[in-house]
Amino acid sequence: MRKSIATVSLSGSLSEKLTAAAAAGFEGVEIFENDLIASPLTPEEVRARAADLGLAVDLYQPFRDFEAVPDALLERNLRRAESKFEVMARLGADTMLVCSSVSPDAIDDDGLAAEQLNLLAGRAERHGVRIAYEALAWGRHISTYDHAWRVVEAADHPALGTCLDSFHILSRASDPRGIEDIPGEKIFFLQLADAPLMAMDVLQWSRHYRCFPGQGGLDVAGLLAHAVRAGYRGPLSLEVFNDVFRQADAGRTALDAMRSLLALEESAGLAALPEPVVPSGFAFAELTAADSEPLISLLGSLGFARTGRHRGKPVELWEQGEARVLINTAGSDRRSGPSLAAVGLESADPAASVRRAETLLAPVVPRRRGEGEAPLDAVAGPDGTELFFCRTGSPGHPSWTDDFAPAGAAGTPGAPDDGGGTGLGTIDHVALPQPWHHFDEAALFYRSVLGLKPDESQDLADPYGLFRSLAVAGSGGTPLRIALNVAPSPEGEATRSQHIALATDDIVDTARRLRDRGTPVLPIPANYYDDLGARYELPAEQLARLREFGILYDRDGDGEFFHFYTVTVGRVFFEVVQRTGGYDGYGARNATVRLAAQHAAQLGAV
Ligand SMILES: O=C(O)c1ccc(O)c(O)c1
Ligand SMILES: [Mg+2]
Repeated sequence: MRKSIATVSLSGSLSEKLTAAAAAGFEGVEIFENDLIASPLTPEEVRARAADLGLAVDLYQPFRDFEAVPDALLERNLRRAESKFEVMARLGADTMLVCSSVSPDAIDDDGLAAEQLNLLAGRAERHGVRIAYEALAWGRHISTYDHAWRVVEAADHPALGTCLDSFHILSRASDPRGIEDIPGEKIFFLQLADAPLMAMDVLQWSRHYRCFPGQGGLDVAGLLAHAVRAGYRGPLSLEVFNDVFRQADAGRTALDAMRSLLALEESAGLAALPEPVVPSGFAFAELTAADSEPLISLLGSLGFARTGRHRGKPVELWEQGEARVLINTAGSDRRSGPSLAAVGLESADPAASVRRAETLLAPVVPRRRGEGEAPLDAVAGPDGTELFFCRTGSPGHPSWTDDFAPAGAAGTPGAPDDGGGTGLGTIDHVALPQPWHHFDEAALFYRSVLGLKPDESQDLADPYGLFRSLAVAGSGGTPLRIALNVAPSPEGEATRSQHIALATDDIVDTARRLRDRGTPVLPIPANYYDDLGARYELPAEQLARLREFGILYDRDGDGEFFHFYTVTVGRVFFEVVQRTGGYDGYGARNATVRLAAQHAAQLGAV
C-alpha cells in the first residue's frame, strides 16, 4: 500500500523532513501545522519542494477544538477553518484532520457535534477539501474511534469521514474489530503508531513515547488487517510523537520508519517479503585489535587455542569446542583497544538472509574477496557491527573456515595441544551496546531482518545512570541470543563495552580451571552472597563455591543461571555462563551488581 509519514515523526526543518521522507521511499506526507508555521517556505514553495521530491501532501493536520460549541463560537471556528482551507489549496493538500475537541467549551451533545461537522464538511467541499475526524484518546466528550464514527455517520456528509489512529484505539484497549463495521470509503485516513506498554497518562504517553510499529507492545498489524478488511485503501501513514526521534538524524529515522512499514505489511498479511532465515547460532565473533597481545593473553587463559590463520588477511582463528573467535589486527584504532567488530551468524541459506536484509533496507557491507575465498555476505547492524551470514562446515557448501590455514605450534601458548580447554563449548550470546537514540531502531532491525523474537525490555540501575537492555533470540533448544543495551558512563557517554558470553556445562569446574590458569575474573562483593543466601535456600556448600569464584546466580522456575565475568580489555569482556532447567534469561537481576563491580574495577585500574 501507499506509504506516508507525518512530518512530526522526523527531526529538523520542514525542508529537511521532506528530504528525509523522500530519500527513504515515502510517497506522501502529513504536514503538521506547527512545521508549516515555523517554516520560512511559503505553502507554494512547500508544495513545489514536495512535488520535486515525488511526495504528495496527503493530509494537513491537526485542526483542533471545532465541534459541539455554542453558536457564537461556531462562527469563529468556521472562519478559522476557512483560512486553513485556503492554506491547504496553496499546499496542494485535499484532506484536513480534525481531532476531537479537548476544549472546556465543548458541549456533550453528539447531535450538535454531528450538525456542526456537517456544516464544516459543506464549507470544506466548496474548497475541494475533505474532513477526516479523529477521536483523541483524551478528547473531552469523544475519545473512542467508534464514538467518532457514530458522529460522522450521523453527520452524513460526503466530504466527512473518519481518521483512525492505532495509538488512540489501542492505548485505550478499544476493540479494533469494530473497525470492520465502518464502510472502507468512510475511513478517510489511517495513522499508524506503536508504543511501549506503560501505565501512564495517555496524553503524555502519546506525545512522548510513540514509536514505529514493531517497536512497542501494541498490535498494530492486527488493527491494520481490520482496516483493510473494512475496505480501507488509502495511505498507511506513520504519526509518531517521540522525544528521541525528535533529536535523531531525520534520514536515519525515515529509513527506520520505512523498515517498520515494510515489516508491518508483512505481519498484517498484506505483502510477502523474502522469508526470514532465523540464524541458528554463532559461527564466530570477530574482535579487532591493533595490539592483539592483551586479547591473546586473555583468550589463551580462557583455554582457547589458535587454530588457524587467514590466507589473505591478518586474521587469526581461535577455538574452543564450537566457540570461535577471530582476532583481526588490520586497520583498527590503537587508542580504543580491542573491540567486537563483527559476528558470524549461522544461516541455512546465506543468500536468502542477504535478500531479506536488503529488502528491509539493511546496509550491505561491500566485501573485498580474495581469489579462491569463500563468499561471505554481511550487512551492518544499527550500531555498525557487521553481521556475516555463514554456513560453517556444511558438506557441499563453501565454508569461511576454508579460508584459514592451520596454525599453532606445539609448546606455544594457545597451541591446540597446550593442555586442553576449560569446558567452554559455544557462544551463548553476545551483548552489543547501542547508541541511545537508536535503541528502538535496533530492536526492530534484529526482529524484522533476522526474525529474532524480542524479550521484555529491562531498565536497570547503573551506579551512574540507567542501563537499558533488550534481548532478542531465535528459536530451538539452544537459540541464537543477542543482548542489546544502552549504558551510561560517568563522562555522560554511553559505555561502549561489548561482551561475548561462553557456555559451560559445569561452571565451578570451569572457574577452577580458569583460576589455575590465572584468568583475571571480575571480583563480586561479599554483600551479594549474603543477600543471595537470604533470598534463596541454596545449600551452604553451593553458596560457598559461588562466593569463592565470584559466580552470580539467578533462578526462574526450575531453571537456574550461573555466570561470572572476566576483566575488560579495551571495549570487550567475556562472560562464562551455565544454564540449567530451560532457564531462558540473562541474569538481568545481577546486572546492577556486575555494572558496579566493573565501575569499581575500572577505578581501581586508574
Ligand atoms: O497530540 C495531539 O494533539 C495529536 C494531534 C493530531 C493527531 O492525529 C494525534 O493523534 C494527536
Ligand atoms: Mg493521530
